[in-house]
Formats: sequence, C-alpha cells, structure tokens
Amino acid sequence: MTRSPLTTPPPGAVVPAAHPEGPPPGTALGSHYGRCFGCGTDQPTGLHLKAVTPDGATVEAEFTVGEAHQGSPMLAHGGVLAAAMDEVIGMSVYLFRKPYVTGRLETDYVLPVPVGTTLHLRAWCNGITGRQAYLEAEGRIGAPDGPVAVRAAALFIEVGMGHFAKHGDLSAIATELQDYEVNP
Ligand SMILES: CCCCCCCC/C=C\CCCCCCCC(=O)SCCNC(=O)CCNC(=O)[C@H](O)C(C)(C)COP(=O)(O)OP(=O)(O)OC[C@H]1O[C@@H](n2cnc3c(N)ncnc32)[C@H](O)[C@@H]1OP(=O)(O)O
Repeated sequence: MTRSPLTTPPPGAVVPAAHPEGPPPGTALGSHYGRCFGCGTDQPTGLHLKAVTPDGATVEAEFTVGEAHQGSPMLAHGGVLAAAMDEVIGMSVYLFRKPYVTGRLETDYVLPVPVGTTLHLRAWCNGITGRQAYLEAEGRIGAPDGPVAVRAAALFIEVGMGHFAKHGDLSAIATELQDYEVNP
C-alpha cells in the first residue's frame, strides 16, 4: 500500500485487542443505519455491504458492484470503491466500541472492477494513539484470496456521540443502534 505519513501509525501506537463487550468471532455485523449508503438496507442504490467479524477485531465483507455504481460503462466508479473501503474500515474501528469518523482516506486502485463483480473486503487496525486510529483495508475480486483490486489506508478520529447530534440526526441512529449510550 502506498501511503502518506498521515495514515502511518507513529511509534507507540497500539493495536487493540478485541473489546470484551464486542461481538464474538463469527458474528454478522448488521447495518448501523438503514439509510447508510454503505450498509443500509433502506438505501436502494447503496452498496449493501454484508459484513462479519472473524475475530472481534477485524472485518470481512462482501460488496457486489451494481448498475448504479458505474463510472465508465460497466466499470465501478472509483469514488464508490472508496466508499466501500470507508465503510468496511468504519465497521472495523467501531468494533472497539467508540465512535469514530473518517479524517483521511487514501486509496490505491490496482485493477478495474466490472459491474457484477463481488469484491471481498477486509479491514484491520494498525494502531491507535490518543484520538487517532490508523486502519487499512483491501478489496479482492471474486474470492477472499482473489486478486487485489483496491487498497486503502485511513486515519479515523474519535469523536463523542455529540458529534452526530450536533452535525446530524443522532436520534435516527440511536433508534436503530441500541448498544450505544446516547448522551450527547
Ligand atoms: C457514521 C455514523 C456512526 C454513528 C454511530 C456509530 C456506529 C457505527 C457503526 C458502524 C460504523 C460504520 C461505518 C461508517 C463509515 C463511514 C465513516 C465516515 O465516512 S464518517 C464521515 C466522513 N467524515 C467526516 O465527516 C469528518 C469530518 N471532520 C470532522 O468532523 C473533524 O475534522 C474531525 C472530528 C475529524 C476532527 O476535528 P476535531 O475538532 O474533533 O479535532 P482536531 O483537533 O481537528 O483533530 C484531532 C487530531 O486529528 C488530526 N486530524 C484530524 N483530521 C485530520 C486529517 N484529515 N488528516 C490528518 N490529521 C487529522 C488533527 O491534526 C489532530 O491531531 P493532534 O491531536 O493535534 O495531533
């Protein structure tokens, strides 16, 4: 992965173990918000990512590139692929049971991805220090060990739940996501 210093964990950043109250290995991760473009089931042209955590600390997911996700004829739009990486990375950092938002997302596009392709995504944490979490993801064509089409490195910043109340509509998330204490 080509990455900048901004998404490279500094010395001393720690890779957290699975959270004791996090989902057990093998758990399917539901959508955090039905209208989410990445995982929501009420978003007709969304990515409809299906995810599972194999170990409570990383995420594996599948995303099938649809007709609505094209950039050039019958090929996935790069921004849509970046959205898939953002989503799977966001899911993985949420396993540590704190709310984070994307501060920076860097993407390497390695292969074109035709419409109809199922991308097998994987995201993991390379370290956390203070409010900064350094994460990485990859998307492989057709199978978990298929050719790599996309790689991403990201810096996520921890925020309070008040972030979503101040800038968005926390209640819409809170009604769906019962395992967060809502105290903005
Ligand atoms: C999503 C809802 C979830 C709610 C419920 C949770 C359930 C989740 C379940 C499942 C999750 C699934 C998936 C979601 C996936 C999608 C995630 C997204 O796409 S999130 C949307 C896009 N991102 C934004 O909209 C951020 C917009 N930016 C901001 O709001 C601010 O800039 C923010 C919070 C990132 C930082 O602002 P400050 O005022 O709090 O803090 P400052 O002091 O500026 O930054 C803190 C430190 O981080 C560095 N930093 C911040 N942004 C940086 C950047 N872009 N590059 C490098 N460093 C950066 C700063 O330099 C600073 O570092 P120093 O402490 O001084 O060392």
